[in-house]
Amino acid sequence: MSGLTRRLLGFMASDLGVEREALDRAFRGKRQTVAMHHYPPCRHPDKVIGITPHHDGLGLALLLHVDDTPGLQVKRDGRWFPLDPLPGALVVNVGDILQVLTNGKYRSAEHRVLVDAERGRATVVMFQDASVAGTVKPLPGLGEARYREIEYGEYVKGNFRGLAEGTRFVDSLETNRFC
Ligand SMILES: O=C(O)CCC(=O)C(=O)O
Ligand SMILES: [Fe+2]
Repeated sequence: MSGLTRRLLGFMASDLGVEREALDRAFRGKRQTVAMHHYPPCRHPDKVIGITPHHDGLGLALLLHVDDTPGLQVKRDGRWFPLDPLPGALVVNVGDILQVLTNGKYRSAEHRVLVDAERGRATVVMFQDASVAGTVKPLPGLGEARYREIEYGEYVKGNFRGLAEGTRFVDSLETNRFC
C-alpha cells in the first residue's frame, strides 16, 4: 500500500470514528493495478465517448492527469460535472469495495470520460484493492450492516458480470434492497 493511500485511509478512519488499523488492514498487502489511458483527439466528440459511465469496482483509485486536457466528469444528482486537471493534484476515487467497507458512508461516484476535438489526453490510474479476511463486508462499528458479506472471489466475478450487463453489482449486496 502506498504512503498516500495509508494517509488517506487514516483521515477516513478518523472521520468515520472506526479503528484506523481495521481500515488499514483491509488494504494492506492487497493487489495494486496500474492503468494508463490515452484518449486521442476526435473531431466528433459528440459522437464518441472516452470511457462509458461506470463506478470503479475495487477499493480506491488515485488518478494522475499527465496533461491539462479536460475530459473526466462525475455524476451528482443526475448531472455531469467536469473534474478539470489541477497541476500537482491527484483525483481520489472511492471504489465500490470501499463503499461497502464504510457501510455506505463513503460512496463510489459514477464517472465517465469525454474526448476533446483538438487535444489528446493521458491519465495514469492506480487501483488499490481491499478485502477483509477474504471477504467484502462493512467494517464493525458503523451501525447495522447495509451490505451483505460476500466472498472476495465471488465479488470480483459479480462485479465483472455487472460491468458486462450494465448493472451495478454492489447494489445487489444491499441488505434492505427489497424493503
Ligand atoms: O482517464 C480517466 O480520466 C478515468 C479513467 C477511469 O475512470 C478508470 O480507469 O476507471
Ligand atoms: Fe473509473
